Amino acid sequence: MARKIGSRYTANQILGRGSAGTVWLGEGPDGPVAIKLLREDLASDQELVGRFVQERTALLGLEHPRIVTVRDLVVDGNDLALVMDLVRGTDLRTRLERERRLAPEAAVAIVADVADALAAAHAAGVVHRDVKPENVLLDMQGPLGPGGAHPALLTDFGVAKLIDSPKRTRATKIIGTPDYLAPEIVEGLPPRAAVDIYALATVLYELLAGFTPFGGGHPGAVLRRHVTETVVPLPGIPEELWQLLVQCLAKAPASRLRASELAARLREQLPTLAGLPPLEVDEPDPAEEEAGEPAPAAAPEAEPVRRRGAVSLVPGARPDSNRDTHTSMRVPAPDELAGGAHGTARVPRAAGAPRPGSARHRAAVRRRRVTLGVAGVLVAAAVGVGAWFASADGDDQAPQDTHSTSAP
Ligand SMILES: Nc1ncnc2c1ncn2[C@@H]1O[C@H](COP(=O)(O)OP(=O)(O)OP(=O)(O)O)[C@@H](O)[C@H]1O
Repeated sequence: MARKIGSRYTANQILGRGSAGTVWLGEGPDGPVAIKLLREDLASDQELVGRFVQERTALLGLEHPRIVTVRDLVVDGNDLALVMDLVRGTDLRTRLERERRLAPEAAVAIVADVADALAAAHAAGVVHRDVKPENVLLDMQGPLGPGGAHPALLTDFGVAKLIDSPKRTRATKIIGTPDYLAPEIVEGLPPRAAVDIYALATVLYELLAGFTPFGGGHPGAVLRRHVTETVVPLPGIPEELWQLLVQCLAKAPASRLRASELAARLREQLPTLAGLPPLEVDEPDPAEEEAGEPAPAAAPEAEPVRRRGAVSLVPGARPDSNRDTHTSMRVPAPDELAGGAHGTARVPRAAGAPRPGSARHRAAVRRRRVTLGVAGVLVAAAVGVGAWFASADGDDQAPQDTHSTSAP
């Protein structure tokens, strides 16, 4: 059902819903537009409305071919809306869900586009703070680029900042999507441009692997992994691309590349990635993630464990959103973070390799024991030494140990 938004726009049809509101296909004086109508509780928050008006210039001023331009801000009665360019296509989350993993060339081409968008925003002093596949739109009407990728545009600029008002989040709470949060945010530092680079590198990893490097399990555990664990290599990833990912997922913000450098380095690699199929990586077993998870410090007892979610890390920290892609939580204390160095990150396995703990894995371990045992008996018989027992035991533990990724 059509409805008027302010005096100039009509919202005709819902395109999708997010945590901050609903996006409509609409019509304005200059043609079709996308209208993001903020949730009622946000629209009735006077402080937020004030910030909305205050940020008007910054939001409207961001123009770049890889940024979804905000054309207008409407404050009208109970309505608070952002009027944006309409992108005819889909969002990257939808594409990823459809394909599970993208070929490296397409993944890198898309991420290079987003890096261009970030370079322009950072040059204008704007940090996005919520880079994730949901906020990357693929323009299906644009020309096909490397790997058959449509042009990618970054959207939702400034929205995280608008909603993250002091009243809503207080100084000690975190707003964002846990899988993509840079370690310095978890540690309570103010978000600077490097947080977007970390989030974008997480997106690149996810496009290649089909899952994020530190996600899985309770949001509190996810936050802890960002701070304490190092990323585990993806089987079969070209070395140069891996090095780039590692650099942009560095714990220290200063070690990460700047957006313009990242875009250039990604594009340099495109020719060598041409024609490569998606990596053969198996999704880690969710049961395994939950099983290996240390109980999050001070987690509320009745809180359900969800893969991504608006779950508070501590009692009393209520989520600001009713959709499950954001988390509002208290900044964990240093001792809570220190408890996380248990190596609980999801470990990529080459496709077909058995999951640790699975029947296939246990059978493989038994086979190896038998083989080692037989070999050991032969060695012991030959040289009269029984030390092989120790090495056989050590080998048994190798699958877990080689993957535990604790870091200071
Ligand atoms: N400018 C646009 N043109 C076309 N479709 C859009 C546009 N902006 C958003 N959409 C669509 O509307 C849907 C909802 O977008 P929205 O930004 O509200 O949510 P989100 O990014 O998925 O979640 P969140 O608000 O939690 O970050 C998306 O699935 C997207 O495909």
